[in-house]
Amino acid sequence: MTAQETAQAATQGYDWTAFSDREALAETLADRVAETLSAAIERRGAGFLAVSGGTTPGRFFAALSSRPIAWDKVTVTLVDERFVPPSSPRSNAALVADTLLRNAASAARFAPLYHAADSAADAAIAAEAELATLPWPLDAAVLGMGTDGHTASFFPDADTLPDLLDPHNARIVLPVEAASAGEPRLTLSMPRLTGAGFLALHIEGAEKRAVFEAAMQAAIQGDDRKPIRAVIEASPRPVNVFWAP
Ligand SMILES: O=C(O)[C@H](O)[C@@H](O)[C@H](O)[C@H](O)COP(=O)(O)O
Repeated sequence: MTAQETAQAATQGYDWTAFSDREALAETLADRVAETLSAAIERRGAGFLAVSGGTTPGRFFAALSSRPIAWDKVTVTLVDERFVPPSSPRSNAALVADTLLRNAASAARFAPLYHAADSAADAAIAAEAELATLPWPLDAAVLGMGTDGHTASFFPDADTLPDLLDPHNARIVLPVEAASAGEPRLTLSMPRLTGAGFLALHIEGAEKRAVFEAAMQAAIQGDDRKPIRAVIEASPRPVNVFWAP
């Protein structure tokens, strides 16, 4: 068995799909998310999606924005957010407004994580008040991953990493302070993410593939695991990994 197959056999926590190019990945992931949201709307009258920021999702957002689903019954929120206002070039809310919530998807409701407050901790509490009213569980959540193995805002050097990786954390939104994060962050908690009906990890390039494989093959346990591995191991169903060169 190749190293890759052994890793999957060992964790059984993820399904790996490699695409020939990034456009093919974006179109397939957009189809899967759209189908998942439509099925949720059919089943319970609402669709609930969480997406990540960063530089990877652009093609996926563009493809998803045009999918002809009942977007007026969909709520979109963020997997994580920088503690900055929407006017900031670092804002994930601004990225989503500009690249996902247009075309057909402009009819969706957006629930932000950022709220003006004295601290990320206060903003997390304010965000929870709004998010608590949303139609949990998530029907779909799309994660990214950094080359340090972080996902969402679960940064390896976060002050509160054990809390962030806690699969039973009762919070919905958590503040994150991590030197490597650039600024304080707001993130959905582990159980809110792993509770998603369709949980995907969208990564691109050889370096991120190597980081993912190393994280999944490392013979370590506990909080020394890369955060992406902690998510895979906390998920009650296999995480759908979408990768393109
Ligand atoms: O706020 C963010 O930056 C994201 O939510 C974060 O978790 C992202 O998914 C990774 O950092 C990968 O970022 P890239 O796609 O830019 O590599």
